[in-house]
Amino acid sequence: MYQHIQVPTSGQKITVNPDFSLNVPDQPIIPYIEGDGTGVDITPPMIEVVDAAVAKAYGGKRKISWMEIYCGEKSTKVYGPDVWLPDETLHALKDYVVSIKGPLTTPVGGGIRSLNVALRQQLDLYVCMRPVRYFTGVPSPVKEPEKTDMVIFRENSEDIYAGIEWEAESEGAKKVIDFLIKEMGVKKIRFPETSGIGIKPVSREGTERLVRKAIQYAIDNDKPNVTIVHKGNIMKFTEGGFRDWAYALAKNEFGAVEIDGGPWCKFTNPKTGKEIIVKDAIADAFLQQILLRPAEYSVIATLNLNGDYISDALAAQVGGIGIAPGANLSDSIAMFEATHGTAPKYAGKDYVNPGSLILSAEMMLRHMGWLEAADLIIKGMDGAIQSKQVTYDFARLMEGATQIACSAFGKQVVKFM
Ligand SMILES: NC(=O)C1=CN([C@@H]2O[C@H](COP(=O)(O)OP(=O)(O)OC[C@H]3O[C@@H](n4cnc5c(N)ncnc54)[C@H](OP(=O)(O)O)[C@@H]3O)[C@@H](O)[C@H]2O)C=CC1
Ligand SMILES: O=C(O)CCC(=O)C(=O)O
Ligand SMILES: [Mg+2]
Repeated sequence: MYQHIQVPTSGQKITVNPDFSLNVPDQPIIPYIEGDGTGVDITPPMIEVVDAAVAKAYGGKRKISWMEIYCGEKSTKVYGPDVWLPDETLHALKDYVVSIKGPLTTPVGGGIRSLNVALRQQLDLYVCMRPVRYFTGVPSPVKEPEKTDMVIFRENSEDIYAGIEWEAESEGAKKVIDFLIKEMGVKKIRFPETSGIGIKPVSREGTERLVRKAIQYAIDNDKPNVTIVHKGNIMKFTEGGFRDWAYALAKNEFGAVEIDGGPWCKFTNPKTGKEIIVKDAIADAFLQQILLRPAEYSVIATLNLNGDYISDALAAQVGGIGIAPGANLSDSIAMFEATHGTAPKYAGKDYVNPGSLILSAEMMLRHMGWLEAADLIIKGMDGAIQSKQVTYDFARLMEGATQIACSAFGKQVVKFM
């Protein structure tokens, strides 16, 4: 039924129950997008590591049937010059429920809009979840990197990131600026003739569904606090709205009560009896706090653009973007991907760290309930890093390290499982 996607002859689909729990067969079909740039380097070791972890954990009883699907540059080769995101790719991502992807290129300025953002929007993957933790031995620019242990919940479907904008001096920009000045009485556009215009939608529903997931995660994983990160002092009705709706949700749905007259509030974790604090931080101050007092922050709930910046900043704190994993989630669909991009200067050189995609696959296995295989990947990563045979990003900062290739690092992870 697909034009170019080859469905494996063995294996079954993962399905979703009405309560959003998953039915995972022993041989699930998992779609993957190789990705542009270094996708070609990091995807094969990720598959090799996952297959080895699953084989070791379940002795042949379980196995993943990988199914390649296409997006980005590879898609234009398979489907034709202008087909960046084929309908059948979207169909497969929905139909097979759990998937993993490599990075996809987005040109700056003109050209196509982000395929990564398009995938998240079209599948309504409204949570971008990015855990940030330290692995012993990883070189870090901070003195006590082990104090950084946070999970970012980045809103993934709205904000200025939604891509609603008009180029300076275009008909669209002129129309919008005209409307703002003539009909809305706006006097603050400094250079109306030459301004590009972007729109920043932030809704109560969008905020609530994201913050609900972040607070539930804190409950399920015994975390001490949830911090709402925003720039609400300046952008009062978008980022300020996010803050207010987040606090209101904590009170209305989780029974949080204000501490010392608010706005911080707290409630008792129904699973552990411990207190969970819900607090907020203004985004610029937060970026210095995570460097100076990282231990005070645990679960982070934030808007799309802030979350993008915070993800890379926190990744650097624990040793860089080479080991920063992530998941894009709706209530039913999950698409896993690294935090980093295509790093084009290294593409095809078997050079970069495959750790971010490997750890994204680890999150995927955990999501599927294959905890033993996920644990083996963490064990393998720990061992591989401590062996000091690492890719260039770690080798250049690690004393006594030997630099090895991307593919060799994958094998090193397998060796230490
Ligand atoms: N989800 C996605 O698919 C994303 C896609 N992108 C896209 O990727 C393209 C390139 O973006 P760019 O801003 O250069 O950001 P990248 O994340 O691709 O690269 C920035 C730097 O991060 C380091 N880095 C990246 N990947 C790795 C890795 N696997 N191992 C070790 N170090 C790594 C390199 O640092 P150094 O130079 O120090 O070696 C690299 O130069 C753009 O088109 C962008 O839109 C960006 C982010 C996410
Ligand atoms: O879509 C892109 O090109 C960039 C996305 C990005 O930086 C991210 O999701 O972290
Ligand atoms: Mg980013």
